[in-house]
Amino acid sequence: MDFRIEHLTHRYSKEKTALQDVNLQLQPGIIGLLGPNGAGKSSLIRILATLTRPTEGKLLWQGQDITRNPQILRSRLGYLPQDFNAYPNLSPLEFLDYVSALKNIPAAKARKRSLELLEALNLSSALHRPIGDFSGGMRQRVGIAQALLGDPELLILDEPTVGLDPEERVRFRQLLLSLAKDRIILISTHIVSDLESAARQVVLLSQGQVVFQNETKTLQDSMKGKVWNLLVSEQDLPEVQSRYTISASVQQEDGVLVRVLSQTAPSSKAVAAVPTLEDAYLFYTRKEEVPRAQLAPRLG
Ligand SMILES: Nc1ncnc2c1ncn2[C@@H]1O[C@H](COP(=O)(O)OP(=O)(O)OP(=O)(O)O)[C@@H](O)[C@H]1O
Repeated sequence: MDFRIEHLTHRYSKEKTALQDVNLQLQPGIIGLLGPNGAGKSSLIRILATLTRPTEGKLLWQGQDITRNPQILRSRLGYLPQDFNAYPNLSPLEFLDYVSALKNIPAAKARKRSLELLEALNLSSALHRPIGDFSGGMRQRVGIAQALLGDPELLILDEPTVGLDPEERVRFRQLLLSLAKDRIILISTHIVSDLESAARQVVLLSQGQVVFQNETKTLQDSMKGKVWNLLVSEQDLPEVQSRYTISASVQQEDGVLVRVLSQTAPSSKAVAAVPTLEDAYLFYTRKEEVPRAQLAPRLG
């Protein structure tokens, strides 16, 4: 199973280029798609889900160009859009029956799979209730279930954990991990920690371009020596915040312990920390840092 994206460019108008020469090679496993607002994630996802035709470039599914013939991929695709909305009058079981029919899944097989999926997504107690009465998290879980119908080889999920509580997130992650062995699962998310233990690979988009595509561990390792813990006084905090990208801060009795992302130690008092995926994400999409020479002497 192999999905290659070659020289993909997408323009909404002459002035608005959403994606610029994107090249990716996607293989089975969970791949996280990260990027700040407006980076081009949804545009990319809609193109990969064959809903939008790119301005330029090739999408090669098992070597075949799906920009010319999207049907090749559609029958193998499961897709959860960012704004998923099911018919409110239908129960989850009725809705999954309907999606199964659209996907040409034989009725007997479809019902069995729908029940399995609704069970895995903790919706067994609400099989016959109208989706219109569901909480946001429950609706999102119906969306995840419909994407998984038909055993897709390519699963594309746009912000799947929005609205899920922490317990539901853990369940969802386990479900994805159990499915990831023999399919490509592309997840776009703002919640970086959702990917930390699950995603094998990370694609980082910024301003329509791929800033990074590699193993999650490689991305994290690339941050070694760039994450620092520094205790600062309340008085110095605004200056540190204005000069550096801060990935976390904790109030302490003797000041504020900040987690600074910087190529070099922000101060002789800074202590190197173990990088997380969130640190890497913030570092590669950060604003430029102010040269150290310009720092106030008391921080040095
Ligand atoms: N239909 C459209 N017409 C014109 N410009 C668009 C359209 N859709 C998106 N854009 C622009 O293209 C760029 C990429 O948008 P896109 O929605 O793909 O980003 P994103 O990374 O998904 O952002 P978010 O996380 O906010 O959803 C943005 O500058 C956006 O304003």
